[in-house]
Amino acid sequence: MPSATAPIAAEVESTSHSDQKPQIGVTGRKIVYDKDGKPCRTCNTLQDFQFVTAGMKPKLTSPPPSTSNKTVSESAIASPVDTSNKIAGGYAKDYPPDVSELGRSSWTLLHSIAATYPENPSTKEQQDLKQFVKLFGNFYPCWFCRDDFVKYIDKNEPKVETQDNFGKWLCEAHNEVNVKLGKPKFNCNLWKQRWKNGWDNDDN
Ligand SMILES: Cc1cc2nc3c(=O)[nH]c(=O)nc-3n(C[C@H](O)[C@H](O)[C@H](O)COP(=O)(O)OP(=O)(O)OC[C@H]3O[C@@H](n4cnc5c(N)ncnc54)[C@H](O)[C@@H]3O)c2cc1C
Repeated sequence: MPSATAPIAAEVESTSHSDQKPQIGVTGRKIVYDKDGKPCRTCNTLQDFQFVTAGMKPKLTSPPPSTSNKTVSESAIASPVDTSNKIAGGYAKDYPPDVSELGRSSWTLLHSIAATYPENPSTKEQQDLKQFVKLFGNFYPCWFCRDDFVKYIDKNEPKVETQDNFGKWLCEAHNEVNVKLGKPKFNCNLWKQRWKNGWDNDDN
């Protein structure tokens, strides 16, 4: 049984996948492929992406037999499999973002921009913000999210006359996606508590 989010991805017409490729992931969501037929990293959850790519390109879990006579230090240098979780500089081996991480980070950026946008912006600031939102939409990395967001902006011009106008417009745009994903709507009268003032502030 597909999860609540599955119908969203199921609406996507994938034009170039073959019948052999998995269509449903381990989360119950439909697997989204890029136009070139490869699984889309930023359109799927990490679990689904790993599920579908593991089937296409098995991961090596131990060094190949040809390295087995090498000393430990030789293997450490030559092995194609790096089992450590760190890279140089101590950074964790984090993965590129999946659809959820990308979404959370993007909404955080957008709502934070609303929270710091001037209460009474100049004409230039209004034009810049409108252009930013449009360009943001055009370059959003998940292509099927992008298609819907661009359509939404076309139909619902960003409201940029005041900070509160923009905060509420953005909240409604976010709610459009929430509804698409089967999530409850956020109360847009509370956008400043969530993204600007916090919940225990007299400014609310
Ligand atoms: C432009 C855009 C389009 C997207 N389209 C898709 C899509 O088509 N399919 C898909 O699967 N995912 C899409 N996403 C990702 C999706 O919206 C979520 O970010 C993702 O599912 C992770 O959800 P989450 O439950 O962590 O919370 P998120 O929806 O990321 O929200 C983060 C936090 O924002 C607050 N919040 C929630 N709703 C609102 C609101 N309306 N106004 C203000 N604050 C709010 C809540 O505190 C919530 O915890 C899109 C993201 C963006 C930025």
